[in-house]
Amino acid sequence: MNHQIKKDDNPDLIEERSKATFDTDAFGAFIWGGYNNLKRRREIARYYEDHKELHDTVPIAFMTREEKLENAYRKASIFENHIKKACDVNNPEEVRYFNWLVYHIDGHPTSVHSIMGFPTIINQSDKEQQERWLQSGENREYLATYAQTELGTNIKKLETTATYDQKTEEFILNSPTVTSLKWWPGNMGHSHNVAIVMAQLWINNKCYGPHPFFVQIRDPKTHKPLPGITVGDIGPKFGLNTTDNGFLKLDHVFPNGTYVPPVHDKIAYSSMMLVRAIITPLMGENLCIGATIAIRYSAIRRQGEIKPGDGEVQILDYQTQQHRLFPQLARGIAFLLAGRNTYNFCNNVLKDIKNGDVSLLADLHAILCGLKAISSYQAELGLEQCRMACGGHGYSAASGFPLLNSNQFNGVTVEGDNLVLLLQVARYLMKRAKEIRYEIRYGQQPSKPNEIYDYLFDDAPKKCLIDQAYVPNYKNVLESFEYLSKKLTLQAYDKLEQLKQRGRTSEVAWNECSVELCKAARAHIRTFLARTFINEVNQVNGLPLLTVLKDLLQLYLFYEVKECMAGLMEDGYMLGQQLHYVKKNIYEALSKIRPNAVSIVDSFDFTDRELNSVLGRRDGHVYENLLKWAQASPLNKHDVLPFHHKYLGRMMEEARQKSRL
Ligand SMILES: CC(C)(COP(=O)(O)OP(=O)(O)OC[C@H]1O[C@@H](n2cnc3c(N)ncnc32)[C@H](O)[C@@H]1OP(=O)(O)O)[C@@H](O)C(=O)NCCC(=O)NCCSC(=O)CCCCCCCCCCCCCCC(=O)O
Ligand SMILES: Cc1cc2nc3c(=O)[nH]c(=O)nc-3n(C[C@H](O)[C@H](O)[C@H](O)COP(=O)(O)OP(=O)(O)OC[C@H]3O[C@@H](n4cnc5c(N)ncnc54)[C@H](O)[C@@H]3O)c2cc1C
Repeated sequence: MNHQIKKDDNPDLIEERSKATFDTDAFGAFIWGGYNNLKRRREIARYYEDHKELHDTVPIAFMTREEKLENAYRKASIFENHIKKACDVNNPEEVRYFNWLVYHIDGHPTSVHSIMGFPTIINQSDKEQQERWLQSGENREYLATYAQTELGTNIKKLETTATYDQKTEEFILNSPTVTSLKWWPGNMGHSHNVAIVMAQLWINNKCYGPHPFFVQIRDPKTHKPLPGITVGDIGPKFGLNTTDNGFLKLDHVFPNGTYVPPVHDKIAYSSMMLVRAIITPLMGENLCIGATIAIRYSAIRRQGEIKPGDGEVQILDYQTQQHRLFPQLARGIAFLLAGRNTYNFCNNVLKDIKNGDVSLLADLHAILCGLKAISSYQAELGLEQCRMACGGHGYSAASGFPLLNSNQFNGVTVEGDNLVLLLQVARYLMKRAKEIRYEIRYGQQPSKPNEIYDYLFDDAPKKCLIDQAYVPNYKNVLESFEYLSKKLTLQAYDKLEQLKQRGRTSEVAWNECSVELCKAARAHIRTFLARTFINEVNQVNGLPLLTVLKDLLQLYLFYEVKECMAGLMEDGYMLGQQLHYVKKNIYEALSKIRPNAVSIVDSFDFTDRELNSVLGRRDGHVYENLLKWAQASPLNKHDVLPFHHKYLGRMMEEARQKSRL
């Protein structure tokens, strides 16, 4: 049953919705982690709808950058009062959802304080520092950005220095070169007044590596930059233009604070883990939003005929359209599920770390790097497919895609460039490979079993078992992914060792293997995503929901096999006939999903505010609202543009006069 049917909706959507073979609320509960969460999302969305002061005055596509910032500042100033009424402020998912509704996708002036600056203070300060900065940070008496990236350098080589002056017992923060300027930190340009500055710590002429420092950059009252601070906005960007990403130069600044050594030398990097954990489900959500817009639009858009004379069909009936859109739906769900799991894992490990237990830090780091890299990359490609699937209207800002996709672009870069992060996964895999080779040679067990990489130690079947069974066997597909991941991991490891034996340094050998190392990393993350999806579906009760989830899982798994078929076939593991079964499974899944497609996207329960798209409107009344949207354009405030006669009008008039001569 589809709970979204309303009698005044577009008839094509009513027809689609009436075909649902499952309960959309049961699906929604599966996606959002239970019925209660679904109910809370609806209550929070209702709260947002009822409070017009939280809405945008005009669509942000029509605003200048200054207007966007002022609009977001205005909302930020009333946000705290509202969030306490709308949400359980101790529930991060409720808080995130309310943020999303109020500010939507283009960033806002308190975001980096919420997701990076303040969490760094929570997780990386001692008791005394917490007493001083925790409550005030929570109350937003100050706003802290996270200033790590520099104009010209990577983390290990950061050039900003924090030198301990033994005489005054103070740290001196300095940007010694132009390349050491902090560049990019979110909200640093104008909104925030504190920066968590990552700087190389120097004590007695010895460097202790990058450490975070709490630096007041603007006067708490006047908001003017403090002495020694040069700060500003870096200018317009592809997306996130409601965020003032900034630059910062420190000229011998003496910040407040003391130095407390961490329990592990990579603890200073833990803030990045938290954001990587947020990014993966966010990528899933973005992709599901794109798929919702494109699938609803494809259900109301009619173009061309399949059977001549039968009339124009919904474009969703074309197999090519399904093949373009449904895999995005399946991937979006896979990212949401894996993201939810690893977010919980991340919070547990961060708690352990606070208690001095860092045993799971490396496992967590590797999986978060890999998921962030794969989910953001595939979501970016997938959203572009969704945009293209909407034809010309997909190119209009009214579709929502220009804002959605341009903001999506940051996903592959923020919190670490994707290739750099895949190489971190590979670094972790190479340690496992060493254990495997070591174990085989010396008959020892790997030090610590772990469900994320245990399969590497199993002897995966040498034979690919993908067949043409009527009910696809997901375990056989998973085993194929495991086989490929193990093969690529060991191949990369063996090549690295051979190069080193031939005299290459570790670093040069690493660079010469880096394309293959990234392939191994991708295969490992593919395996993780597939296993999580299968595990989650296996826990579902209730045949109607299970059936539609299995259709999506079938598509997800076989589409991924097709994506990595070269690796599976190059050594004869998978045969040509099996590839034929894979394709058959994909096409079969597309036609099983087709009648439920609109109901599946309805199940996400996205509000029109979240979709921000005339094409994806829940009621399907697209064409009349496209006209309304266009008429709201500031260009249409005047029948004749105020500068028309000064230029074009004059040009035409002069041309007319000339031709009359
Ligand atoms: C890790 C690096 C790639 C390399 O670091 P090194 O140079 O030290 O490398 P080595 O390879 O020598 O050593 C690695 C070593 O360290 C371990 N390690 C590394 N990182 C970690 C870690 N995080 N945790 C634990 N361990 C770690 C690793 O395992 C190795 O161990 P071994 O030696 O034992 O093998 C490093 O260079 C790196 O991390 N680079 C990436 C840089 C980066 O990520 N920068 C981030 C800057 S901040 C930023 O980008 C902020 C963006 C914010 C944008 C927000 C927009 C999107 C988010 C949306 C959220 C919406 C929610 C809104 C809600 C709201 O508004 O409220
Ligand atoms: C919207 C946005 C918001 C941001 N917010 C913040 C913030 O709040 N705080 C902050 O500190 N930073 C922030 N950043 C910076 C961001 O974290 C960095 O841009 C990101 O980590 C990539 O680093 P880089 O720009 O120095 O790229 P580079 O390191 O210069 O990478 C450029 C290219 O070189 C390749 N490359 C680099 N190193 C290697 C390597 N070791 N091996 C192989 N290939 C390599 C990469 O693949 C990449 O394609 C933000 C960036 C953006 C775009």
